Amino acid sequence: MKVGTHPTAATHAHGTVLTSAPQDAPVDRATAAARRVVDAMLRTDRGNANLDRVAEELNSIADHLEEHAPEVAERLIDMWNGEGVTRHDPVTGPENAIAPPLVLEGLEDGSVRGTVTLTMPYQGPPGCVHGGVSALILDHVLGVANAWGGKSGMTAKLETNYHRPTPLFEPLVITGRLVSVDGRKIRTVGSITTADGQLCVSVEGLFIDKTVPRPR
Ligand SMILES: CCCCCCCCCCCCCCCC(=O)SCCNC(=O)CCNC(=O)[C@H](O)C(C)(C)COP(=O)(O)OP(=O)(O)OC[C@H]1O[C@@H](n2cnc3c(N)ncnc32)[C@H](O)[C@@H]1OP(=O)(O)O
Repeated sequence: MKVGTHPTAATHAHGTVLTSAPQDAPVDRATAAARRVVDAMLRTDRGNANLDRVAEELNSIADHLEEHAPEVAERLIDMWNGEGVTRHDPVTGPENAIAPPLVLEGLEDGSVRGTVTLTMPYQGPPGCVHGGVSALILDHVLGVANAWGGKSGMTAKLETNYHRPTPLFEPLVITGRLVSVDGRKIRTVGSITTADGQLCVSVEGLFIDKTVPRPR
C-alpha cells in the first residue's frame, strides 16, 4: 500500500497518522468530557455528598442524547461512512468515550506504533492494566497494522502472552506489524512495552481475509 493514500492517513513528522485526529468539534469535546466523567467517577471520594445530584444530572444528559438519537440502522450507516470508520472504535475512536483514545502512526518499516497512558477505568490487578483491555488494544492495533500492510481480515485467533504486569499511569508503547500472508491467512504480531522497553504483553494474531459489508 502506498503510504499516505488512505483517507484517514495524515502525514506527520515521524510517520503517517492512521487514526482520526481529535477535532475541535462539539462531538469530540463532549466525548472527551464523558471520558473525564468515567475516570473521575472512579477517583472521586465514595462519600462525596453530591453523588445523588451527579446521578440526576448524568441521567438528564443521557435522556437528552437519547432523545436526539436516530434509529440504530441509520446511525450505523453514518458511522461507517468515510473517516467515520476510525472515529468510533473502542481503541482509537475520538468519538468513543471508552477509547483511551490511542493515536497510531504507520512507519516506513511496515509497522504501526502509538503511545498511550491508561488510567483507572482500564484497571485489572491493583495499579495494572486489565488483561482483556491489553488484548482489546492489541487486536485493534493488529487490524490497523493489516490495513497499513494493504490487507484486512477478521480476527480468527489472538494468542496473547502476558510477560509482566502492565502498569497504569505511565506511557506504554503499542506496536503491530503484519508478518506474512498465505492465501486468506494473515499473520500479524504486536506488543505492549513500557517507555523504557520492558515487554509486558506480546500477541500473535491470525486474521482471515474477509470483508463484512458496510451498512448502507
Ligand atoms: C492506511 C490504513 C489506515 C487505517 C484504516 C483503519 C483500519 C481499521 C482497522 C480496524 C481494525 C479492527 C480490528 C478488529 C478485528 C476484530 O475485532 S474482528 C471481530 C472478531 N472476530 C470475529 O468475529 C471472527 C468470527 N469468525 C468468523 O467470522 C470466521 O470463523 C472466520 C474467521 C472469518 C473464518 O471463516 P471463513 O471465512 O468461513 O473461513 P474458513 O474457511 O473457516 O477458514 C479459512 C482458513 O482459515 C483457517 N482458520 C479459520 N479460523 C481459524 C482459527 N480460529 N484458528 C486457526 N485456523 C483458522 C481454516 O482452518 C482455513 O484454513 P485452510 O483450510 O484454508 O488451510
